Amino acid sequence: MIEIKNISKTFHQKKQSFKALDQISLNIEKGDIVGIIGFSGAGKSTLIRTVNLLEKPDEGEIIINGKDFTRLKSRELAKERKKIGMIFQHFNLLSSRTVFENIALPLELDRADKTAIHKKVNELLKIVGLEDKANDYPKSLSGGQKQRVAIARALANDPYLLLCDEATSALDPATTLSILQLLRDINQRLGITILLITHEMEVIRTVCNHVAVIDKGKLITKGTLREIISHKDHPIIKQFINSGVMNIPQELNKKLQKEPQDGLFPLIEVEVNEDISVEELLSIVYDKYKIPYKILKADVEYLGDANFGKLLLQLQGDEEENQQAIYYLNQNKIQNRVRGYAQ
Ligand SMILES: Nc1ncnc2c1ncn2[C@@H]1O[C@H](COP(=O)(O)OP(=O)(O)OP(=O)(O)O)[C@@H](O)[C@H]1O
Repeated sequence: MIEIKNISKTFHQKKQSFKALDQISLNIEKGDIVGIIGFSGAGKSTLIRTVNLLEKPDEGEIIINGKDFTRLKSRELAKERKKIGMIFQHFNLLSSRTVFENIALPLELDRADKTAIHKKVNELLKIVGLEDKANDYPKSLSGGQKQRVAIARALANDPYLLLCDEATSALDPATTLSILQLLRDINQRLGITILLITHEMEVIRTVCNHVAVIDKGKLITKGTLREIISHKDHPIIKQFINSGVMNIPQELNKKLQKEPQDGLFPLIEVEVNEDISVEELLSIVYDKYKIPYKILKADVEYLGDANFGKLLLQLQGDEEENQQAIYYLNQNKIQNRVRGYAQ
């Protein structure tokens, strides 16, 4: 339905030029929720902005429903663009307008009549759960509510595609989840295809059925999360999978010693993946080496029968047993790191 074909874009600034997109091709099917990930500066925003021609590519084609957007005359492009909604990290609401008036804006620009605007805005307020905020101004809303207004406004012209540029990056985890649920609901109920940029694994895991990874303006890979994870040797994918920093619980962190000492037990962070499951790891520790342990933290994703992520364990055997178990992990190339020692 959306074919991004060999798109390239170079920015020229003074005497310097920078190739932000380099021959990117990507197909997006109707009803997909596709997440684009990559390091900062990889070209994610530029790519998403080429889809509705906010950024005109130097070469390549953007074919949507059979039309090449790069060849449309400006009037026709403006008409087509109305059917593509867009939301941003910082919401971009008009502070002088109420929630109702912000949502009504695209309809007013389209010269819809008052009754139609009322009907549509009230429907949209219901979809995003803000019926009681219609007359409030953006400054009195929370970040999540502002993003709901922005989503409602983006839906005003009944788009078939919604572009989301870091739409949840300014929100706390609970609000992020509620916005993601709203996006999924919109996707399922209204059949809107969604293309989103994110830095967060959680966003991909919660809503996306496909992921595209870009680096230095090039598409590295595209597929389901499971397929992407199988390319885990690629530095971006590796970093992304392990993006959650394993914080040691505060109480324990205060007491943590760098060097081993009598009466202290090692805290080890162990990577689990398709080669070693959580269950196998715990069986090595407990059944093979008979070491009691505590799971201090687990950050594990299950994808089918494979698991990916990290466990933070405290081995509570005697010193020699603990060392043997760690030696076994190292010998068997099970990635681990001793983070310190504590009681
Ligand atoms: N209008 C512009 N003029 C000049 N350079 C630009 C312009 N827009 C983007 N760039 C450059 O193109 C590169 C890609 O930018 P882009 O915003 O697409 O990256 P990104 O992957 O979205 O990054 P981030 O995650 O930090 O938002 C960057 O090096 C950026 O500085």
